Amino acid sequence: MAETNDNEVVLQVAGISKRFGGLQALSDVGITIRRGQVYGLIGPNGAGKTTFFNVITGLYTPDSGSFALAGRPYEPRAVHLVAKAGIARTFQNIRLFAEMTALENVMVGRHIRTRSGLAGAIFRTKGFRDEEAQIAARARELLDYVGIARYADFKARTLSYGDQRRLEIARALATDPQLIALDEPAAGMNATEKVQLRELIDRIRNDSRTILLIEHDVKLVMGLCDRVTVLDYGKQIAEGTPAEVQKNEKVIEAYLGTGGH
Ligand SMILES: Nc1ncnc2c1ncn2[C@@H]1O[C@H](COP(=O)(O)OP(=O)(O)OP(=O)(O)O)[C@@H](O)[C@H]1O
Repeated sequence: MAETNDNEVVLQVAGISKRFGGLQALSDVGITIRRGQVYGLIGPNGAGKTTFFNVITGLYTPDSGSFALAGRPYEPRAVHLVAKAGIARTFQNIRLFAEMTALENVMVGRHIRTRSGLAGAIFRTKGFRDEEAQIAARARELLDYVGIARYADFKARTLSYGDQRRLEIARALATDPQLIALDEPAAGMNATEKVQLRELIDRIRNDSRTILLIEHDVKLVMGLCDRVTVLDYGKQIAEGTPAEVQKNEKVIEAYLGTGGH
């Protein structure tokens, strides 16, 4: 485990370009995220936010770009490799195992860090059983941490929308990631749920975690993020603190030009 240092770079990506047929979805985009930061990615519809996110998390292969996580180069060639490297993500459209309990959903996240493997699971060795008990205990702690411990034994699909998003975050935390990438975590939330989400993200940051966030709710981004990148038509038109970015002419124009969000 790398030493915790406020200035330590967790994620560094540079020169990312991605073309879909005739459309240049990303042109030479790069970001640097330091430990303990909440880093926001914003931009009007179609700006390339999801594409950028998908490239970083191994869902899309970029045409060019370099990637380093906690100082080590990583190749985002597949989602499971990115998860192993230490990036956990949530999805815009929640992707939980609907028929599994909340606890089981978090345990699945934890399994990428376990050692007994398939043989242990089939033969139910003592090592496997001990490990399962530890995983369950850790999963319960995480459910408590995100505020939904009381639903541990409920099927995921029976949880409210806001609680399902919390569950996704607990599952992401279960992998002990270097970076947690949240894809529009406030989407579909009501005002109360947004306030609670903000408190949760703040709490995660205060525990020295590092977060990358795509979010349409500009108010939430500006109130929460340490730094922000603004994309427009696949180009990075601004990077800086929320206060800097809000004053940037290109940003104002991009948002006003499309009617904003
Ligand atoms: N798989 C794909 N194939 C072809 N074009 C794509 C694909 N994914 C995205 N695009 C295009 O790339 C551009 C950027 O889309 P992207 O979804 O990354 O933007 P976004 O900023 O996330 O938008 P939104 O805010 O609407 O989610 C858009 O013009 C989109 O139509």
